[in-house]
Amino acid sequence: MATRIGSFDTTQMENLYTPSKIHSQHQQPGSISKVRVIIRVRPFLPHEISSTNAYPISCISLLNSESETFGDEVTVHLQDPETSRNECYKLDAFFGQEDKNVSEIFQREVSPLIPGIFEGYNATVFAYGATGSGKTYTMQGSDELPGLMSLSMSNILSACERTGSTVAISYYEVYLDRCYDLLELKEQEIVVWEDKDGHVHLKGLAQVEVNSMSSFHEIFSCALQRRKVARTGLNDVSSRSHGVLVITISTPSRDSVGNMITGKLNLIDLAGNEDNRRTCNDGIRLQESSKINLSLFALSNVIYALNNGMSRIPYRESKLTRILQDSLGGTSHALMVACLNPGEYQESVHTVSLAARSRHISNSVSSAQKNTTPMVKVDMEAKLRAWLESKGKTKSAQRIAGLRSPFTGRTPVSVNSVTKLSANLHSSEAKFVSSQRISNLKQRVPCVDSGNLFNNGDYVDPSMQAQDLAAAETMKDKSDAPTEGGALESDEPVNNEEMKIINSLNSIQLSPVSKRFTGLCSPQRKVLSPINSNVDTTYLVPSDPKTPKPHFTPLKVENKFQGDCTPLDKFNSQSSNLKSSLAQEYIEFLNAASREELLQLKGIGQKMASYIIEQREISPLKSLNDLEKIGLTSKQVHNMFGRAARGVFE
Ligand SMILES: Nc1ncnc2c1ncn2[C@@H]1O[C@H](COP(=O)(O)OP(=O)(O)OP(=O)(O)O)[C@@H](O)[C@H]1O
Repeated sequence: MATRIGSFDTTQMENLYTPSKIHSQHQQPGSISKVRVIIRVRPFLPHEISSTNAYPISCISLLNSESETFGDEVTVHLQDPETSRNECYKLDAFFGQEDKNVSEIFQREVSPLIPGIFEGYNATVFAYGATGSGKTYTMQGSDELPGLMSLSMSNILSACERTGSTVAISYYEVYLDRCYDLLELKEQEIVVWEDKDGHVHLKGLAQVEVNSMSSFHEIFSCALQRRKVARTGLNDVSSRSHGVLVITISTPSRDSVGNMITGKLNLIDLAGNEDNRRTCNDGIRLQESSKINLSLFALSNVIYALNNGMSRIPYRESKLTRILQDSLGGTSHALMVACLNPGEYQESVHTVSLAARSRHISNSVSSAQKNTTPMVKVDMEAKLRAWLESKGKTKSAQRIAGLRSPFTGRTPVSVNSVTKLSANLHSSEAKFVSSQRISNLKQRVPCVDSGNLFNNGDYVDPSMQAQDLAAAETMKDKSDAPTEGGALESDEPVNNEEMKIINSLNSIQLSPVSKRFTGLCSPQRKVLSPINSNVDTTYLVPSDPKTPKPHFTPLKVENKFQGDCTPLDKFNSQSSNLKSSLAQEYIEFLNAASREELLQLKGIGQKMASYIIEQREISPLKSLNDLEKIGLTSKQVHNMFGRAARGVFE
């Protein structure tokens, strides 16, 4: 791995920007694009030459070199000089060790991808190979010879001058199967998540705008210092992580609305697989190595599954495969640069055989021009206000504005900030849950007496709890401050639809944990508890006085159905309360349960369980509607919940 990127003048690149006719297959909208796989053999290094008596012989050669015309496939021949074992593989192009720099690879293979990025397509270029095979040299380059990252950046900046586009970069590494931002130091790892369209996102990853090569060098060199490298038995400066540079180009579209077209180029310097009998790694180096090897094994499993038309592609086995998801069997153009050390037969066979299999993978490339809105948190408060206002219910809308978070005195807060707080509470809860999960899983009683559902003993109607809390909140507001538009007035009856939304707002404001703080525990919780009660709730009451607690006392209000109402009214009301309470319990369960527990619930299969786990890592589910955000139709949500609810009575 080279330690610094080369300094490279943008003007040198002008004549490289040649939208190529050669790879026209790369640029067809909505078309199938095979992963293109090229071989790059590095030269022997001085110490490799000096360690043998005669000049070492490369184990790699090109068979049909004379007949090679660009665009045709090539046949690569590998021969073990010691045993004479040999193998042949067909690939897309070959760059031999006499090529001292990577500019030819850039010109012929990478630059044709770039015009597509300006049109909203994504592309990924990744260097794959064993440790010491020249991946970092190829991607990152050196002072003297810029790598594909600098060359791409330079080319893109030149093109931006013509198109009026803007460029931003992100740079991160996957170290020990965790993602870390290299542009902005953060305490936490970057969370990888997938939206309902299957697009992978990295939450909170910094993006820095770049407008010249000098600013790129400044930013990138600084970030490179943070990337984990170390000396191993096989490479003096070996990458201990997979490094990913993302160049995002935003181009004004030609439509009248002024939309932007966004395309991304991912340039990935993978860590190399390592034979630890030869690296003599131990301690942390060994740990890094085993994670690197595991992630590359996961990569080979994904490639195997794609090649064999398997229904389940194991992208989730590692962070690396999740990041590459869109490039292998997804919607991105992809170029794999398989790097080889000419003196290593066995590892070259390993690299080339995987490379050869990768080129059968088809991506269905599509432009991101269509408005791809990333999953945004729904501001329920604003939604409700808008809905009420559209119905002419201004006072109710004002009332909603008056419903404030229990965590924040009088200052109105957005639902998002409350959600954040609740997410934090959830994450501490989740940590606890996972530590308790394994031991408690074994003790769990799998079924419950449905009679418990109607146990009137110490029944506290959960929907009434919500109303209690809203009332308590209002009382507090009233006592705290004069009514100022946002305060609750009670001259307009709240209808069922409004109440449902108010309840859902309350369910957002009160996370499961915060409810536990208040000591409220419904019988429904008990009913479902054999499934999710792997946590002794007493443990969850924080002893730390600094832990935020809601500063209100739940009030008991009179049940409005206790007056003149028919038994049918009562039954209907209780049923609807029961339904909303069960839905809330169900959501809480989805947020806290382990995969095994999720699978025990009717209507949840492997795929759904994975979706739910992914989603709640980003933001805990707050209502059944949130399930629609992960790609379920409302009918599916209805059926899933319906099955679970029926399961309670079976
Ligand atoms: N074309 C080349 N010309 C001269 N030296 C090269 C060339 N390609 C690679 N090297 C040298 O080979 C050595 C190993 O290269 P590099 O660090 O890029 O390997 P790597 O595949 O990234 O290894 P790792 O996976 O361990 O990080 C470095 O010293 C590098 O400078």
